[in-house]
Amino acid sequence: MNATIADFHEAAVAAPADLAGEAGIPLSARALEKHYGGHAALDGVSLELEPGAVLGLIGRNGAGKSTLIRTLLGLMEPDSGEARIWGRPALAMGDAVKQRLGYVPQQPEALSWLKVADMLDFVGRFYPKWDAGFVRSTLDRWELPPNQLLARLSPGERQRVAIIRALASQPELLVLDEPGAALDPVARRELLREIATRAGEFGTTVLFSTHIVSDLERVASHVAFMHKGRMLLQSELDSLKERHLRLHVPDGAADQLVGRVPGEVARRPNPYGGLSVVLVRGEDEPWPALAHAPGVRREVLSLEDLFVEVAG
Ligand SMILES: Nc1ncnc2c1ncn2[C@@H]1O[C@H](COP(=O)(O)OP(=O)(O)OP(=O)(O)O)[C@@H](O)[C@H]1O
Repeated sequence: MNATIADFHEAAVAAPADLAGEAGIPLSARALEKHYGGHAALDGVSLELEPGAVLGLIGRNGAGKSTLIRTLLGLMEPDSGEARIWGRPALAMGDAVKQRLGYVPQQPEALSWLKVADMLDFVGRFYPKWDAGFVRSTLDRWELPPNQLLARLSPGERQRVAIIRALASQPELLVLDEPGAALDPVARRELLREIATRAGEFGTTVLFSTHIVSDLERVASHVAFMHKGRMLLQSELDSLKERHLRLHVPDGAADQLVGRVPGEVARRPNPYGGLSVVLVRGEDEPWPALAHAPGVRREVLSLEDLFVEVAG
């Protein structure tokens, strides 16, 4: 399985060629490496987030999503490689860039000795486009107590306050690290709706990490799969489905299947006999002959199936 994942990686991930010339690109990274002891949390990760895109970053626990997000935002220095925000080094981000950026960390803890409304008032002073009306109405709509100390809120409530904080600054770029993790299903739905509105009506560029494939399918225009510190693929969501296929190869035909099929990502025996083979193809490339062979059944993969195939 490892070998096929590595091949997949080579085929599917193209590094941005020239980061320095990409002033219009909200986030980009080239060949990021980050190690903890001997363990690679980021292993040559490249990424590019286009203006107006909603990129869902998906990966299992420990895949490296938070490390990537923190490195992209200049909150963590990589061992090598480089991250840029609107074409400038992320590690040297100035206040003007920070004002265009909203970030919701996985476990928001900042300023937790303040009351909800006081923290939001205080932070709002640093943002020229701060929307105090949105803060008031959303605190009310999400039933958050303005006079409660942040430290006394539940993790989910604290996360919702952090989301309000990020959205109220009307950022051009919104980055959320597992925003759904501590939220109940209703709150998650509301957040997804808000992300979709921001992206659709205001052209906000969004990067969010998640384990929840259905959340990603609801709002993302693009998807990036991380696995064990590597970026397995980055793609538009629509074309991702068109470019992957699972073939069910019956027993007789499976016996003759020697060697790798072009574009093969994964192969496993079917419980009821024969093999299932997952293929990826390049844009506008034809499927290999096996896909048209007699008795071979073709199945379009859901995003969840694909995630399980490449990261399972
Ligand atoms: N400060 C640290 N010290 C040592 N190892 C770390 C540290 N931070 C992260 N790691 C390791 O790096 C890897 C990537 O962690 P990271 O938090 O980026 O993953 P993740 O995809 O965000 O996981 P999750 O979905 O569980 O939040 C994991 O194996 C983790 O144990």
